[in-house]
Amino acid sequence: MTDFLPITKIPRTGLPAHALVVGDPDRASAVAELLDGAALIGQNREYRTFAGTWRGVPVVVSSHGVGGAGAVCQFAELAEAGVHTFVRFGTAGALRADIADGDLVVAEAAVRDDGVTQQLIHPEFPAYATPEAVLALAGAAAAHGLRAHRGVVWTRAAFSPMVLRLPVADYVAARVIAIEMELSTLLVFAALRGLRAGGVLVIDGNAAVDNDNPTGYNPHRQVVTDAVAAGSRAALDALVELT
Ligand SMILES: O=P(O)(O)O[C@H]1O[C@H](CO)[C@@H](O)[C@H]1O
Ligand SMILES: O=c1cc[nH]c(=O)[nH]1
Repeated sequence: MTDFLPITKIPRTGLPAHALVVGDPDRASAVAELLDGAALIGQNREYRTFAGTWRGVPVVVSSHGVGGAGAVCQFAELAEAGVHTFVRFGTAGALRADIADGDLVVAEAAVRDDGVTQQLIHPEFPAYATPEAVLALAGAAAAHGLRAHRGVVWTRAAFSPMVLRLPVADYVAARVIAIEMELSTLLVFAALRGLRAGGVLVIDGNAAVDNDNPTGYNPHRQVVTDAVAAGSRAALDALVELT
């Protein structure tokens, strides 16, 4: 039997119990640079994984790519290798006019429009964040002086609308505050396995506006880069608060 897990190529056992998971492999590398003693422990496909310490606590930082179907492969292998607490540090589009680019959103729960978890458990099952993770993330954002909003996030499998439009108006009316692509899969996966999970997202545009102008999406702006840099430290602080 190989010593490595097949999809992420991380070691089969012995990983730190706390993991920051991100969509972008380059974001994983950037966060790893903040850690002490970071080492690359796995690289395959979109999955890039490091282990190191933050404030003396061993942590994993790992990328899961875009979309819940690929991400859940990473969540499962990290859990198999020893992770029991997950924080997703991602990006999202705002669904409220007062949530600005560069703000953070701390998810309390997520709408399961992910196209994946319906194959894991009945659709009535909730996607909820571990309450301690919500409080730790909100507290860390405040401690870092970052503007953060708490609420429900919409996880949607298809990034771009086609013949079917995004039902933005319904979720705005339901007070959902942001849209992204993987969080509900993480929350349901963790709940089904008895693990802890939460998520904090950097806002990189307004999805309610961009629904009529999908080409308006541009996360490659300084306001987003700066917020990702600041938010990654807050997310790591929250993660180690959960030890
Ligand atoms: O920045 P990440 O973590 O990848 O998150 C968001 O960005 C990607 C879309 O560009 C999707 O993965 C979405 O969830
Ligand atoms: O899924 C996503 C991620 C970031 N921004 C968006 O508008 N949508």
